[in-house]
This record gives sequence, structure tokens and C-alpha cells, in this order.
Amino acid sequence: MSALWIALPALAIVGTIINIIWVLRGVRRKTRVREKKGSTAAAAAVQAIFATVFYGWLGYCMTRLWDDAAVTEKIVLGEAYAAFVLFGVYLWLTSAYSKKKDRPYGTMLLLSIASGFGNASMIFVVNAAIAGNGNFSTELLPYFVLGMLAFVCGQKLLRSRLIRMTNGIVYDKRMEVLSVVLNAPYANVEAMERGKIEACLNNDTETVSSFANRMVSVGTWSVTIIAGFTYLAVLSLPGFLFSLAVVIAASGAFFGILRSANRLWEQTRDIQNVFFKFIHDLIYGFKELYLNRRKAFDFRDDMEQSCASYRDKRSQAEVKVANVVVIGDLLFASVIGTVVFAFPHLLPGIGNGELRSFVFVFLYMAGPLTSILNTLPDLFQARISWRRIRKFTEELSELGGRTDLEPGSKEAAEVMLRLEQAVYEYSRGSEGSFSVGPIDYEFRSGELVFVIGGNGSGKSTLAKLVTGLYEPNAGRITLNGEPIGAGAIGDYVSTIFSDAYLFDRLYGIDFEAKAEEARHYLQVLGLHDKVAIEGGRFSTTRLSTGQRKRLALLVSYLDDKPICLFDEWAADQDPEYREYFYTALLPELRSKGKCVIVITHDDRYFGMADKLIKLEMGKIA
Ligand SMILES: Nc1ncnc2c1ncn2[C@@H]1O[C@H](COP(=O)(O)OP(=O)(O)OP(=O)(O)O)[C@@H](O)[C@H]1O
Repeated sequence: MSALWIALPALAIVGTIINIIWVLRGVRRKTRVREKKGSTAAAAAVQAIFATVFYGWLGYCMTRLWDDAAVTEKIVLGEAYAAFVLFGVYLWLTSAYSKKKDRPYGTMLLLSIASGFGNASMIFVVNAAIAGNGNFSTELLPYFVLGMLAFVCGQKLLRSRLIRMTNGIVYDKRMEVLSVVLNAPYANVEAMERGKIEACLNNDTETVSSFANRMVSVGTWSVTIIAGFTYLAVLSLPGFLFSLAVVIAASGAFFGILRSANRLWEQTRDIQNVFFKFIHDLIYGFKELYLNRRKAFDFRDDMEQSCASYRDKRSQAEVKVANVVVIGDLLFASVIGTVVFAFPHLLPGIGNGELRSFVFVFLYMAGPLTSILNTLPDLFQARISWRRIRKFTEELSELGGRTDLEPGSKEAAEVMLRLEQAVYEYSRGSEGSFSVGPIDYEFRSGELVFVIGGNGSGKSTLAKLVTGLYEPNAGRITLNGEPIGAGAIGDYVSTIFSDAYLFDRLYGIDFEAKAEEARHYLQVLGLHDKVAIEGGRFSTTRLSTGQRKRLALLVSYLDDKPICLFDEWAADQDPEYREYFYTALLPELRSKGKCVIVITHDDRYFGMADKLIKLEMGKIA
């Protein structure tokens, strides 16, 4: 036995030294870098004071045991002190030199054990002191203070690590979801139920994040409870078994109820998608709702029903949980009642002191126990959100998509984009489908191509195929003779679709190098007295529809890609800018060697084109 007691701390010492060497290796290889945040002189001083007080007090408590200890016990005490000091060094090193995506589970487990045990030991010491006869204050007070110090220091270190780690996990998840959305095939995002992306990025990541923060306390509570139960077992084995059975039964019932509430939470989560869709409709349809009160009334009615359903289902789920919490509290009270009133009859040997200690310790544990049970509903909801995030990312990346956001090479100034038997088909279930193609066509640099045709003939669909928004269902697309994936074509094209979105920043454009050019085109497009560009940002985008399209044209111009595609750009322009677009800007782009594709209904200007493509029912006529 004594050999084991000597070996255990010795193992801890060796393990910690290996870990310290590992951290130092990370520092040397720069995988760990000096943590700048929070490393002020004041923070360092506080850390030093805490460390000195803790290790000083620990040493003092150990020396109190020293005199009466046998040789082997002295060895164990010495080893334990050395292990604590080394662990402190390890903690300081890992917090001073952090690394990316650090998940220090082992360290957190040890800190949970230290602080949970510190927490529980306070009540053991108090209980032992009360149970003793007289002069307890000087005898046991140092150990009570040591328990307090272990709890406080352990909590401080554990919480800061856990908070950093859990928020890091949520941040990583959010960035992962964002990357998946940005790399997802356009058709997947277009087909996605409206509101789903918002609910996932906003709702789900927040739910996971708030749960992660609650996990901070669960670790400590668990250790306090384990330590408490161990102490109860020492005090009275039957009492311990009985209370354990009650706690297990309460937790089982709680779990069962939570499972039945789970279905309701799933449903409330579905309603969140609908809620975000309503918000979308409210913002983008506000004009129509404002003008037509009946429409607004009906809309409110519709939204109200959805909100009411959310309220009812959520309430139903929470009432279920609340019932169990109340029953749980009742169960804890009945454990104490049974122990105090029934045990003296059932177990005649049991003493008053034991009963008092039992009640005392159990009462101390009831708080953490209830808190853990109350955290379970959050766990269920976080699990739903976690699954939704996973399903969402899987759904988006189902058809492949791009692997990263790094733009490819766009150096080729001369391009030949060829559609070979290319087909794109919308599947519309039972209503049949619409398809564009098969199309064989070659778009070349220095050419101005107009795409014409009636409404619904497939012009915009063809544009999406050509620009790589859609992947052909059949056939293929080549660029300069090489097959090219849809996701990569975007590097070669700048587009203005009829529903183009105007960002207020010039993303992806080296504005400093093009500031002069930008100012010139602001003047040419008649926007210089409306909009200014400062630091790559427009002073405003609150403009008329025509002006916004002109600003989009400026962005496309600065983009300077080899292929330019304009989808009915001139439709919103007055005759002056329409004339400028067809007779000056398009020829200028062509003379600069661009491949220009224009979707248009302006038959007055058809003559400006080098080639005309007429679409009828998705096919070139
Ligand atoms: N996202 C979509 N999902 C399913 N079907 C679609 C989708 N977008 C368009 N369609 C269908 O494809 C057909 C062609 O649409 P497209 O927008 O390409 O026509 P268009 O020639 O550009 O028309 P317009 O001149 O009115 O802009 C339409 O009948 C439409 O119903």
C-alpha cells in the first residue's frame, strides 16, 4: 500500500515534467506564442500573490502533518508538494504561451478535481469540527482555509480556461458554418428554405455557446457531488445507498421527461426558421405592408399564429421540465426526512451525530445536484442545435462545391469559354421541370454578345450557367480548352444580375491602386455628387434604383475581369445612360479585350452586338 502511495505522486511528477517539456518544445517551435491579452503587470502581480499564498499555505498545512508522519508519509508529502508546484509551473506556462485550437481537457479535469475537492473538503472539515469536542478552531482551521484556497484558485484557473475554450469552439463553429455557406454550390443555397441560414448562424451557434458557458460550473459541481457521496458512504453506508438510489431515480425521471420535451424543442426549433422567414418578409415587403393595411393585418395574423405556436410549444416543454424540478426538490427533502425519521428505526445502531452529519453534507450537496439537473434541459437544446448545424453544413456541401475561399489565378487576359452540350435543369417535382440546353457555344475575348428572348425563355439561367453559378447537369464547360468546374469560373467573370446586391465596401478590389479610376467613373456615371469612396467604402448606397445599378457598374469595372456579364442592366436607366452603356461603355470594354455578354430586351441597340443569341424555351433559336 505504501509503495502505491509513493508511486502515485511520483508518476504525477514525471507526467507533469513530460508535459512541461512538451510545452517548452511548442514555445521553441512557435506553435505556442506569448499571450498578449491580460498579461499586464497588475495581472501578473495578482497571479504571483495568489500562487505565493496558495503554495505558502499548502506548505504550512503539510508541515503541520510532518511531525507526526512516518517516513513513507513524509516521502509522499514531499512528492505531493513537488507535484503541486510543477503543476503550477505547467499552468503558468500554458496560460502565458497559448496555442491555436487549444483544448486542454486533461488540465481542466485536474482543475475540476482540485476545486471540487476543495469545495467538498470545506464542508467535511466544518462537519468534523462541529462533531469534535471543543478546541477545533485551531486544529482544523488551516485545512478549512486550504480547502477555500484550492476552491478559489481552481475555479479561477478553470473558469478562465473553460470560457476561453468554449468561446473558441463556438467561434470555430461559426467560422466553419460561414466557410461552408461561402463555398457551397450556389444552387444549394438558392434552393434552401428561407430563414434557415439565419437561424443556424444566429440561433444555433448562440444556443451552443450559452450551454458551453454553463458547462463551466457543471465540472466543479460534479466533483463536489462525487466527493460528497464518498464522504456520505464513509459516514453511513445505508444512508449513502438510499440517497444514491433516490438521486439516480430522480435523474432517470428527469431524463425521461426531457426526452419527451425534446420533440417539442425540435418543433420550436423548426418554427425558428419560419420566424426568420417572417422577419425577411417584414423587412423586404415593408413597403407593400405599409401601403395596404389589409395586407398588413393578414401578415400580422399569419406571423402571430407562428409566434403563438412557438410560445405554446416552448411553454409546454418548459412546464414539463418545471414539474420534474419541483418533484426533484421534493425527493431531496424526502431523502433527508427518511434518513432522520426512518433510519433510527430501521437501523437501530445509527447515532445522532451520524444523522446530523449526513443531513448537513446532503444539504450542502443539494444545491449542486439541482443545478446539474437544471442544466440538462440546456444540454438537450444544445444537442438539437449542434445536430442542426451539422445537418445544415452537410446539406450545403452535399453537391461538393469549392474547397477553399482562396481566389484562383485570373491572369489569363484572353479567354475562350466554351459550352459543350451543356444542360441545366431545374427540377420542380410534379410540376415538371424547365431546362436550358443542350447548348454549344463559344464566348471569346474582344467579342460583344447579346442574349435575347422572351420572358422565361431561359436567359438568366444561361447566364448562371456561363458564370458558374450553376454546374451543368450534362455536358461540360471549358476555358481556353481546359475543362473548368463551375466554382472556378467566378474568378474570370464580373457580373451585374438584374437583382444585383450592392455591398457598401469594395470587397476583393485593391482600391488604393484604383482610386483615380474610381473617381473618374463616378464622374462619368453621374454619381460624383452623390457618392464618395473613402478607404474602399462607399459613403452611401441609399440611391435610386438606376443610380445603384450605375454604382454596381463601377464596381464591375474596377473588378476588371476578362469576362463581363450584364443582365438587363439598362432596363432601369434613363435614355442618356442607356445610350452611354450601349454606345460607349460596351464598345470600350470590347476594345479593352473583354468578353462581354449582355442580356437585353433593347432591340434599338441589337445592332451594336457582334453576335446575337436568341433563346426560346431554353434552346438557342
Ligand atoms: N430558381 C429556380 N427554380 C426553379 N425554376 C426556376 C428558377 N429560376 C427560374 N426558373 C424557371 O426557369 C425558367 C426560365 O427562367 P429565366 O429566369 O432563366 O428566364 P429569363 O429568360 O431570364 O426571363 P426574364 O426575361 O423574365 O428575366 C422560368 O420558367 C422559371 O420558372
